[in-house]
Amino acid sequence: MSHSAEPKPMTAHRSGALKGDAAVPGDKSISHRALILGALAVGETKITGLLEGEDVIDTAKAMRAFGAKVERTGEGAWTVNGVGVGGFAEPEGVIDCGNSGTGVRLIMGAMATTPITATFTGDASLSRRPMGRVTDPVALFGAEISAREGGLLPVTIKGAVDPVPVRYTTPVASAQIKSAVLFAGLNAPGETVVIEKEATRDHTERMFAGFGATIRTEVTDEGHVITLTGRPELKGQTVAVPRDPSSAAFPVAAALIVPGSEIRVPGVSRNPTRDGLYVTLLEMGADITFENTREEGGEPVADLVVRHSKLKGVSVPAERAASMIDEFPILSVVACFAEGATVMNGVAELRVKESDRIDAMAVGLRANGASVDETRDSMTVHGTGSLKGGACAVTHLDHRIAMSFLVAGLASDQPISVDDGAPIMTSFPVFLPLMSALGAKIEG
Ligand SMILES: O=C(O)C1=C[C@@H](OP(=O)(O)O)[C@@H](O)[C@H](O)C1
Ligand SMILES: C=C(OP(=O)(O)O)C(=O)O
Repeated sequence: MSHSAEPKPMTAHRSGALKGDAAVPGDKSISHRALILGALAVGETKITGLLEGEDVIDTAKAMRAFGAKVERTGEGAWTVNGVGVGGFAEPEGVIDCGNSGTGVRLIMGAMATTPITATFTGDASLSRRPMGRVTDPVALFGAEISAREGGLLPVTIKGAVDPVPVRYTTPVASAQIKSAVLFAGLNAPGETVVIEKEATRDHTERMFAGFGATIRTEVTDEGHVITLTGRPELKGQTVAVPRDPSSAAFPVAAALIVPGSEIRVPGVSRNPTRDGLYVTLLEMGADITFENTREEGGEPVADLVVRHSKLKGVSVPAERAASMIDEFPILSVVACFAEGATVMNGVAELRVKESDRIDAMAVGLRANGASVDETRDSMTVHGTGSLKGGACAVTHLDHRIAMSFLVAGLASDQPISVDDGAPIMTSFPVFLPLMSALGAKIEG
């Protein structure tokens, strides 16, 4: 949806101590999966805490186009009446997934083993991102694919008439690839196996089990081996979506770098496959306490209390990258306010997100006075404990780049602007009011 929005310049100014509660919205990964699984289940799925960002709304629309009944009943409260595994109807129009890699890749998987044809498109950012990583494995099930040169959107998938199960090793650490294969495997008879060398976020596995599928993960010499039994009858469920740790990262980072701050971030998912930023911040010396740790909606959650901290640079190991893949832009901002070098290893995947995030952060941080080195798969920020600011960062239709530079501007000497904050609506629609309520000076 953000592809049609007008650019929205925004500016962040040095702010006084941030105080209060930051109740961030529901987890984006879990919200997409709840809608798609609800659409593939028999009966009613009731979702609370759904992220009402543009990415997830586009997935809700897509599920309607495939025949599910999807209704909003209140703030974050949605019901889905599904069509059952294999029951997707052929959509009449093109499926526009807007800015969302997760949406388009998971839905392509979910329809690829049903004998219908669908065409997928997206905004200028999504249209530059690689889709072959998902269309290659779904073709193994028997689907026929056509794509623009280079495996780019628009992609048309003619779903397999007689799908066969697949055994697939993911070539890069990606929960979207793993999940696309597992969604396709739902309507293939027999066992579909996905092998990943490094673990990635496991929301798909948890939620498949919660909806009644038989799925197991074993750790072997090959890595994480996930085995799904095809053609389950999925039953509608009640899903309480926990708050998104990737969104929480922005107020958390702001509190760490703005002197005198102390904030509380309630009910954030602490799923270990999503926890890498928090592990890293603690190593840097961050004053974060995790209170009231409990289980909600099948996910571990905690209330975070975060205070302004004196930080030091650290080296983030490549093995941790998948568990914080969306948090490197904001970590690179925090790293400017730490003393010494922060080295981020094994982060080549950042180059194929909504933007080339290594390049976008390096260029914008340098313009604002930071010293940043990059290689193909690493980024190093030489922190000095402060940032000059004063420049405008180009966000390239990337919500996380926009929010990262606005947080940087709250603690830099001079204000920091972004050319376009409109993409923030894809994942964190209440970013501006939430940050303002804490005392952040952001205009736009
Ligand atoms: O599965 C998911 O919900 C996601 C997986 C990650 O992408 P990759 O699978 O491309 O690493 C992440 O960047 C994205 O924001 C959400
Ligand atoms: C990479 C992201 O999302 P997606 O791949 O779903 O567009 C993100 O939210 O940072």
